[in-house]
Amino acid sequence: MSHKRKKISIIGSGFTGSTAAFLVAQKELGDVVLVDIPQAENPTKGKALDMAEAAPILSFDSQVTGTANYEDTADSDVVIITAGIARKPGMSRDDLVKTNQRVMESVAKEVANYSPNAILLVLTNPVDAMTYTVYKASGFPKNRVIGQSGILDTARFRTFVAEELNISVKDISGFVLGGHGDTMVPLVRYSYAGGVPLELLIDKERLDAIVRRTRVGGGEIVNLLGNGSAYYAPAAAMVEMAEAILKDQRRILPTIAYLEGEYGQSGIYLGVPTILGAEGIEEIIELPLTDEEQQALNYSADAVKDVMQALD
Ligand SMILES: NC(=O)C1=CN([C@@H]2O[C@H](COP(=O)(O)OP(=O)(O)OC[C@H]3O[C@@H](n4cnc5c(N)ncnc54)[C@H](O)[C@@H]3O)[C@@H](O)[C@H]2O)C=CC1
Ligand SMILES: O=C([O-])CC(=O)C(=O)O
Repeated sequence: MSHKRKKISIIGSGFTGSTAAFLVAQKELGDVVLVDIPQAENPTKGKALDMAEAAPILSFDSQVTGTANYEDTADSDVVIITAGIARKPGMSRDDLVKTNQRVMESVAKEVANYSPNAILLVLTNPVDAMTYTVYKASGFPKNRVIGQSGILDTARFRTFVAEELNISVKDISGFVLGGHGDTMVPLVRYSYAGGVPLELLIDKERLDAIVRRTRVGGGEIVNLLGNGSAYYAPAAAMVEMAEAILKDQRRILPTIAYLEGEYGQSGIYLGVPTILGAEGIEEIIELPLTDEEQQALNYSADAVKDVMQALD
């Protein structure tokens, strides 16, 4: 009997990439190949070896290798793209667009060449526009190119709600839609604590404050770190998506999907509720929105389109 082990390549061995690699290995989702540019080959190999040496202690069987050679990524099932630059205090995610567009184009071509059947998960910012760039440059179908924003933004919302109510984060659910920027749309009306609508548990003023903090949650971490952006929660979000795909879980998760008429939007990647399984995005779920929610989503989509204008 032969079982092919799953293979997950992670492009970019910086903060988010290496953290995701360690989580993937610990969860034994498959073997991990960590890739960076030739100038960073030794540190990348060093991080991979360090993780491999944790395997006997943590008792995981996943192999972890580091490389600057895309040949080593051949036939990956899932490729997590975190390559590029991150913002520093005073910058917006949109300031990264020019540099990261070039990185996405070269990465997408290499990945598509060696793993033509892979599902690509994009983290690099500005992530809505960068997911679009990877979609175009890879030539892959839309269901196999997916961006990450909503799981992280929702996790931040859930964290703040759990703190407010002094209730386990496990029992808090939410939905954050739209672009991964300050215009994101936390849908309070679809958010619950143990099945009870949040609006019944938290007064409007406090909920509004939680929504405001969620919108700038990335910036809060950037200001605290001083020299980069968040990586533990972003990596955990990428790994949740990878797991849903690798195990064909058909989870309902907010992801960045290519829209062709859904939510009144076409030709852009935007955060919406999706079903994630073995085929990648298997379905986009269209929630009924109030006029106010739809307007907020349109406003957020316009912000993404503005960033896309800067693409070459
Ligand atoms: N969508 C989201 O929710 C989030 C997005 N991000 C974004 O993810 C990206 C990565 O963040 P970090 O890991 O913290 O940055 P980092 O600077 O720690 O790591 C980036 C890595 O990419 C590598 N790299 C650059 N060009 C490359 C290329 N052509 N091929 C392969 N590797 C290349 C760099 O050498 C570096 O090791 C940033 O753009 C950041 O803004 C970060 C957190 C959340
Ligand atoms: O804020 C950033 O630049 C990184 C990011 O996207 C996040 O943490 O949400």
